[in-house]
Amino acid sequence: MTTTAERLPDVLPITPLTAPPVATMRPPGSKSITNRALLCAALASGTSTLHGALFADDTRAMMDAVTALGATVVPDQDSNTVTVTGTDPRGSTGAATVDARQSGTTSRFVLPAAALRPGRTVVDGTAQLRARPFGPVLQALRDIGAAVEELDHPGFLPAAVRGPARGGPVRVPGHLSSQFLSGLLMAAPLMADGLTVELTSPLVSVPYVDMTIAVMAAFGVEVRDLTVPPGTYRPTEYVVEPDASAASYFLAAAAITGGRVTVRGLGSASLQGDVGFADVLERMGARVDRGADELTVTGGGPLHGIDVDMADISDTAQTLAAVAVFADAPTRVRGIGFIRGKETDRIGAVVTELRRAGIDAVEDDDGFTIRPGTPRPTRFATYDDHRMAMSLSLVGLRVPGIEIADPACVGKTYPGFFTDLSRLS
Ligand SMILES: O=C(O)C1=C[C@@H](OP(=O)(O)O)[C@@H](O)[C@H](O)C1
Ligand SMILES: C=C(OP(=O)(O)O)C(=O)O
Repeated sequence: MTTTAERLPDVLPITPLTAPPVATMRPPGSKSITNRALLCAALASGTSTLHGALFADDTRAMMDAVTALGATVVPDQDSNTVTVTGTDPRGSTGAATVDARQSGTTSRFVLPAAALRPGRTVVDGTAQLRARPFGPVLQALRDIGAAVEELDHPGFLPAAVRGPARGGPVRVPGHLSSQFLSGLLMAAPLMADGLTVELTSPLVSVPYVDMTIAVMAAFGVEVRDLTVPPGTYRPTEYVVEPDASAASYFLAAAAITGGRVTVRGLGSASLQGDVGFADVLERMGARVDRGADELTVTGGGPLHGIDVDMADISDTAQTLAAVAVFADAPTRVRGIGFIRGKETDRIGAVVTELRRAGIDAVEDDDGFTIRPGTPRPTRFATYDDHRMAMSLSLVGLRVPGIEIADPACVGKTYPGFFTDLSRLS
């Protein structure tokens, strides 16, 4: 039986490991791939099946969103399978409402797809999502012919869009989030003029755009030089990889406890940039073995502090912050100023919490520096950010007296996280 996040207490004590773990695990399906495949399937004419899909709050949000746009979604959580029968949004004239909940991917991906519809679509989410930036995608949709209403504050949700967005050339900044670009690309084949995107600032989270292009290709649409000609998505049987960001916690656990963890299903051909977190651990001194379909991290020797740019793999920056506590020299993370606009200000939050535990942690504009130390017993606040909860729980594998407040926030992407973590002992 899977323990769901809903059954977690308000505060969860973490039990330190009594021996280095030796474990093999397979994390749940990739959130990012699941949400791309759901959208491409929803825009295809015919029925697609997604195998190994993630069932979590963010992917439920996307399933509900594409349903609101006219697709038929049949989820089967027991088999991690979702069947999606797509529909052509260009014929859809009724009013629709999308609640993207806390999900950046759902909201940023669905807005351009909704702008294909002649009907009006209102997109909204939680207060947390309303605080995140949307200006670039709203402006881009306006520029390619959609009517856009910002219903509260300019540049933020809630927003209403009405199409059809005709496409053509469009300029989008890349420095805040790659999700604006990914969302525009996925809707692009259904635009009358196709789409050519010009980035007006350096792109962060680059591997996620490669992932978008790969998932679109699996559904029969080619992207070249950020140009997408008019075309159609083909329904597909799609196998979703396990989530590499979720894997980072278990690989990190091996590194900081001197154990060995093998993650199955993440091989050298992974579409996810976050498999690169293993390279970061390797630079720190952990041993990494890479197979065609698995990744193993072995700890044991000293972990060294490093200076690393994480702009491509920023969802693992908090994981690294927890690892850095146990290194033999300071760790500096750069290139991630944009993560102040995620579920919370992740730079400020992780620094505040490590300082609460007595660790010398300092933030700067584009990252943070963590000096190794001995954390004291601490109840960590988690800021309704799943990655704060998952990352800080790693400290508790080594240190007694660590508690995680509001552990259920992991339900955003990994409802069974604490059950899987407990399997390390
Ligand atoms: O496209 C995606 O699936 C994602 C892109 C990244 O966001 P940004 O592009 O906003 O950095 C990442 O943090 C997020 O968890 C998932
Ligand atoms: C930033 C994240 O998610 P999103 O932007 O999809 O809400 C995340 O999962 O860490």
